Amino acid sequence: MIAAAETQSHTPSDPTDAPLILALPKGRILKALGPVLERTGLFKDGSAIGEGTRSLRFPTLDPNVDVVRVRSFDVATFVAHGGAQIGVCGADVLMEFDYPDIYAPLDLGIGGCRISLAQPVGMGTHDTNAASSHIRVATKYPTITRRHFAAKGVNAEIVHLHGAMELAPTLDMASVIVDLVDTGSTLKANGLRETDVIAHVTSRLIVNRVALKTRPDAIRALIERFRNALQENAA
Ligand SMILES: Nc1ncnc2c1ncn2[C@@H]1O[C@H](COP(=O)(O)OP(=O)(O)OP(=O)(O)O)[C@@H](O)[C@H]1O
Ligand SMILES: O=P(O)(O)OC[C@H]1O[C@H](OP(=O)(O)OP(=O)(O)O)[C@H](O)[C@@H]1O
Repeated sequence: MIAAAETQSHTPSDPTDAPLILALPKGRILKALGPVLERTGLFKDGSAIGEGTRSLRFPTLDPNVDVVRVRSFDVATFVAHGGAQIGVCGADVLMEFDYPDIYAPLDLGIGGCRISLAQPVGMGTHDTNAASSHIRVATKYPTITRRHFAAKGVNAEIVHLHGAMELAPTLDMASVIVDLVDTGSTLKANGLRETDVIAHVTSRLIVNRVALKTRPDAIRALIERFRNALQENAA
């Protein structure tokens, strides 16, 4: 664990003295990110950020960086809209929102999983290439799903859920689902099988492009701290 943060010097090119805002997701990414955050020198106990409080914004060991703790699906939106200058989220979230104002300079190599198509075990493989031109799909990822099926010439009717989409086929709400898969145990426990991997996912460090132009030194220094923390991790 790192006891004290290095002090990040403000340079004349920084137009503001306000701390940079780093948006971090709660949940499984934060858990995996904890050791990396400790090596950046920003926190003593990175995975415990915000525990035991209802506050959502926290100082770090660096007076020039504050953290906001938000839902993982919202991190990209906080960064794209400039509420936070920098953040961490899964590539699945980046793909879904596809914000042009976001630059993703670093693959953090955590939160590994895939976004996949799955269907009930007993059902024959769906011919999404030709015969069926319409399919009903339950998912938390409407944009990724529509794009995936459109590329095959299939019109996907989306049943937009925020969790437990594995239930949708057995409850006759959709014939297939698009969701995250890691070990495959959730699919198996719900009588589904993975039929197509749409994309592999890891967590990324993301940056607001405008902020990178207006506060280049502070942001580049923070990116470097994450890069070095990852290299220490690998060593
Ligand atoms: N089973 C998994 N294995 C590895 N990484 C995963 C897995 N499921 C999700 N992830 C990654 O972690 C991110 C957050 O997932 P998590 O389940 O912690 O949040 P959530 O509760 O679903 O999201 P939110 O906080 O927006 O409601 C996902 O966007 C993805 O990048
Ligand atoms: O292949 P597996 O290892 O079983 O992981 C896949 C599960 O993980 C995620 O859910 P999560 O645990 O985040 O629950 P939630 O969607 O209810 O938040 C995802 O939505 C799947 O349900």
